[in-house]
Amino acid sequence: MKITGVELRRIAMPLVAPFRTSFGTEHTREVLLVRVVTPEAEGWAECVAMAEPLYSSEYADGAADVMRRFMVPALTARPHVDAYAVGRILEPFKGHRMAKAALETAVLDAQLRAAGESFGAFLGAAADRVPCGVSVGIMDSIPELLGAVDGYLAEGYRRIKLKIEPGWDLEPVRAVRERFGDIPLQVDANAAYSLLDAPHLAKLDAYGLLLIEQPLAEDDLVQHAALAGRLATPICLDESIESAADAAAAISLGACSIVNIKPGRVGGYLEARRIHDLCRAHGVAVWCGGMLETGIGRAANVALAALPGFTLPGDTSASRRYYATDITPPFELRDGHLDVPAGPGIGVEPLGHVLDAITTSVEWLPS
Ligand SMILES: O=C(O)CCC(=O)N[C@@H](C(=O)O)c1ccccc1
Repeated sequence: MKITGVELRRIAMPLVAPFRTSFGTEHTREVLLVRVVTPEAEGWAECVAMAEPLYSSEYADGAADVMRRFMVPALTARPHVDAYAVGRILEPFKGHRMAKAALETAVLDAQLRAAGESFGAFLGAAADRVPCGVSVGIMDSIPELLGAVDGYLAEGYRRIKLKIEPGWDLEPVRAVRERFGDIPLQVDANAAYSLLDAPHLAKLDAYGLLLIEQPLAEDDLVQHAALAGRLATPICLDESIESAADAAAAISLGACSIVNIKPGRVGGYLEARRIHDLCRAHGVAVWCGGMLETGIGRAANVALAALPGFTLPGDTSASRRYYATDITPPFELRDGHLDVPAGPGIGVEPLGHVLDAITTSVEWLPS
């Protein structure tokens, strides 16, 4: 396909409630959307970079800049581009995986819409719906936390993930276990601990957690491997895994036994599938992580989560978990599951009137 132009659109999505993690609190999700236009079809994608470089080094303004100045010109200079070519064309530009992921995904969406093939069919989905977990932020009190968990369980979520940090870890986990029994439960530290905390983290072993996610720094596989030898709870990595090569290194070092796959973090859905395939070959479970996506990113994530190696419920929650009004028809939980979109491409379209109301800037990059 010849790319005739790319739209970079910034939107501001207020969250239904502040979302607190060990690295900060989100009140409004500032999202960078990408629309790729070709003669055959248009494709949409969501860049998952946050407004500030707190989760990783990428941030929305930086992603827009690297797309505008380097990546989009490299793509629009080509007479023909498909999803497989995007990674090769953008390879000379180092890093910026979330920006690369958005451009590759938008090209893939256009390609699949033109071919009349769904994301799920293309990726190799093995199911038409996926079981869903939910991520619960750090809260001001245990009663507030228990109320939130109670509500999510009532909605039907199949797994609870609690954000933790030093000072908010054993007590919330113990309280949830005491109130709700042996529900599927895991924790996410977002790299808030060090190996010196191993004796403290080992106390979590008493609560039968599915996993502890990213306890240590994103660039330290060796210390995660050392920690794995001191915990009974399985270690899952998120920020540390930015490619299939990272996943191979983590598995061979024994740094993790479960991987959270986020397509934006790893450079796109093609690399996400490579990581899925590699982990499956090693008997390592994977699940689909979330970055507070709108329906655009959520649609593609739900398709990915339907691949056979995604054996744990992911952070593929309903739209209403974060947004009162989504920019696509809302994803709604049914019996603890989300349906995999069956239409061509990602299978959803932005709702024009909703999008226009929350758009803060639109930029057209012609070929
Ligand atoms: O359900 C979701 O989309 C959010 C899941 C979640 O907890 N994401 C975390 C994470 O570290 O995985 C996150 C929150 C805020 C920003 C980036 C990442």
